[in-house]
Amino acid sequence: MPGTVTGARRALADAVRFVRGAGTAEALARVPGAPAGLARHLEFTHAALAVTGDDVRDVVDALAGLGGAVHDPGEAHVVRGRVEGCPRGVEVAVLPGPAADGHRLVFTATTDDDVLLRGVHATLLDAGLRPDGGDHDGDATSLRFRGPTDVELRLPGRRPALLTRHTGPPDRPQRAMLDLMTGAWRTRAVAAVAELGVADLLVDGPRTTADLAARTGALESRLHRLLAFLAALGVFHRDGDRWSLTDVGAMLRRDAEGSQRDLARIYGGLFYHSFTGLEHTVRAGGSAFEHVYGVRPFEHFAANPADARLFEGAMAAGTSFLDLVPRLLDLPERGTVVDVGGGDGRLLGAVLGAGPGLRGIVFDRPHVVAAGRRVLDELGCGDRAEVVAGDFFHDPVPAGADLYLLSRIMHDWADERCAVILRNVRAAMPRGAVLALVERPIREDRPSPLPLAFNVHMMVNTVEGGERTTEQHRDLLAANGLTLEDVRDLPLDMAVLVARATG
Ligand SMILES: C[S@@+](CC[C@H](N)C(=O)[O-])C[C@H]1O[C@@H](n2cnc3c(N)ncnc32)[C@H](O)[C@@H]1O
Repeated sequence: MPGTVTGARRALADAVRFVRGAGTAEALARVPGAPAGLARHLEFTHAALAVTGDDVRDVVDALAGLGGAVHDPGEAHVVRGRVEGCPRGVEVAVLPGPAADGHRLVFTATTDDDVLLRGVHATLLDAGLRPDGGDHDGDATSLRFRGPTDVELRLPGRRPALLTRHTGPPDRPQRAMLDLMTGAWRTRAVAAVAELGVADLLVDGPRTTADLAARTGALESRLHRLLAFLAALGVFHRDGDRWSLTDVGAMLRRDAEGSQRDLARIYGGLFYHSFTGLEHTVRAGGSAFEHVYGVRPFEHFAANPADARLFEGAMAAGTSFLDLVPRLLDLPERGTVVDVGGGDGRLLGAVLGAGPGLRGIVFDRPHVVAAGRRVLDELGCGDRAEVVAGDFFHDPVPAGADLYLLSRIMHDWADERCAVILRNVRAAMPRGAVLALVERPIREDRPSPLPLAFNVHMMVNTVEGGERTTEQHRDLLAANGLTLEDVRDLPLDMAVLVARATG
């Protein structure tokens, strides 16, 4: 095909070959998760693909060369052809710009029953396919889906309701973009009610705006606007002029289990402003925090005790999941656990609590070990725990333990620095010992914006930190004598990555 991109001829040949060999059942089998029973309502009619080119005649010739009989080169840029010796065909759109790779499978509904068609549509979504546009095509409706195999559903008749359900309302892109652009307003609104302490005032039940305004020293009409916005976002229940907490809003209570009040204040305050340096760090590197405030985060905290306390409170909000880690570790009945960079000892305390025959060591920098000692004593396992002051870049890590933990350490450092830590830990590990990383990996098998958001957060608020994909963790471990054996899920997209010393 002169004028077409390399690979277009191959894509066309692949589509023709597939169409020749596959009936409806085989085509459905190519859509992971789609039940075979869909064949009762669908017929695989053709494969559709797009190629880059200037002239449909090139495609007509190519199709003829592959044994296809063109039956409708009618439109300026679409060629429809039947594949010789089979009832199915191919449809080729010839586009001036870049074309998508591969072809999509087109299924035509064999029913026009609206209820059944809604069911077919819902079943394809349940199978994990994502809506990818659709339109009315003459007296038919076409719904496109993206997935491991791209699919198109052709339905008889014009079906505006199903089309809207599939593509969203007509203003969907503008609405979605507006939502993205005003995200900062939500961050600030949540931070403002956290600063005002509204959630604490609602612990004993609903209150009116006037009451809340009087107790927080706010202006009634303005507080009302703020609460109404947050009620629409699910933070408060509204009953006329009375407000109460939802389960989401309750997380802003000072005394809530895992309270997120300080997190709301720091994300809407100190780290809200550091995010104004995002474009700078993307263009020039370095930490956006340092660009905005003129000092690195930990220097800032050292010089500003109030912010340091806020940061500690915010970090505590993110530690409730640590209590769940022990049940994901195959704890031996007896032995020793070393938590490297173990901070205040909370994770080690949880592990020792779950393993009464175990002893443990927190290894962290000298200024942290006092807090570790105190917390381990408070957790009632101080007699089985030691705290050892040291630097995981320079000092030997306590050797000979059965289990090593590195919780939320890797994401603070660049690969080269992580390699130093891992080699140091590896050198301390006897044969058969296990290393468990606690991180928020970016999972390609389970897309979620949270690890990606934290990856950006780390870029803004640390000097060289960032989240890694599971593969990047695997490679980093492998390069330093450790084999990643398992990834075990924790809430909020955190995970325990279990590795063993290689060799
Ligand atoms: C993000 S905190 C994680 C604390 C704890 N592992 C957890 O998950 O809650 C990072 C920890 O690494 C420790 N750390 C930083 N640099 C260190 C170093 N050079 N040697 C030992 N520990 C270090 C810090 O003191 C801090 O406790």
